[in-house]
Amino acid sequence: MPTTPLIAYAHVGKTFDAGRVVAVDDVSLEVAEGELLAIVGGSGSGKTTLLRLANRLIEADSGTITVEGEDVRNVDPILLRRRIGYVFQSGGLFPHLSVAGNIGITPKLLGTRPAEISVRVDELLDLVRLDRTPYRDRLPHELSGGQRQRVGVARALAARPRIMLMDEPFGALDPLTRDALGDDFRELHKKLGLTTVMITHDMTEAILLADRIAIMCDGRLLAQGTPAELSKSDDAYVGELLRTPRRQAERLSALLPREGAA
Ligand SMILES: Nc1ncnc2c1ncn2[C@@H]1O[C@H](COP(=O)(O)OP(=O)(O)OP(=O)(O)O)[C@@H](O)[C@H]1O
Repeated sequence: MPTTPLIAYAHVGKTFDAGRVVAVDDVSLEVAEGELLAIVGGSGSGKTTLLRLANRLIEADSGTITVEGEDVRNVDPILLRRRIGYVFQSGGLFPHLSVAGNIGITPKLLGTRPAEISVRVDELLDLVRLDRTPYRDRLPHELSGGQRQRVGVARALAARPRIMLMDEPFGALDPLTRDALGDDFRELHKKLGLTTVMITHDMTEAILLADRIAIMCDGRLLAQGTPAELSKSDDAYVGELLRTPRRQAERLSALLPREGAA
């Protein structure tokens, strides 16, 4: 297991509304190179704030965040965001741009020649497993939710980032699409050697996809570890989060005979 932290939070804090809302409270967390870390926690627990502090969409009030060894305060936010892919919950696609236009927007802003952008768009469509011919020229509203998320992932990868931040990327999808996209992303993460931080509400998804899970509660990092490590935690909230996947796994294995079994 690689050990170099690619992202490191040290005693990070963030409040809103003149200090009345504590969104992130003294969080220290490291994400190793090549790791897929899931952040799990209830609504309002600080997950999105924590994620956005890493690419300076939100600025920390206290503590230090380093990305690839550099304090993010010393990096131009635009340059920082080019090094970090970001996938929004709803895809966040530009509605008036085609699939190719959306995926090629970052290379275009970087001054890449149109012919090169076109090749890169095709490469990225292949990578996220969307057929070029029917989808290249479609507008976002002509795609299914799953296809939109695939385009969102392709767009985030366009500048060849080493790091991906994903805010509930598969949250709004039906379970089968969600499962397929999750598996595909896990493969991409490995193939491209990415380091990924992914927010999810769903502990089952976190267990199935992530190497490690960080659990947020009221702005604080309550626990972190591999699914096996977390399952040994005696914290009541961690136990509660693990109860549903555990119960589902037991019920499913009792109800579904194994494939190939009589
Ligand atoms: N721009 C803002 N102004 C004021 N309060 C904010 C702002 N952004 C977030 N907050 C508050 O900070 C807290 C943490 O919000 P955050 O969006 O990080 O939580 P979350 O865990 O991602 O929630 P969800 O799962 O519902 O998206 C919440 O109480 C939220 O209302």
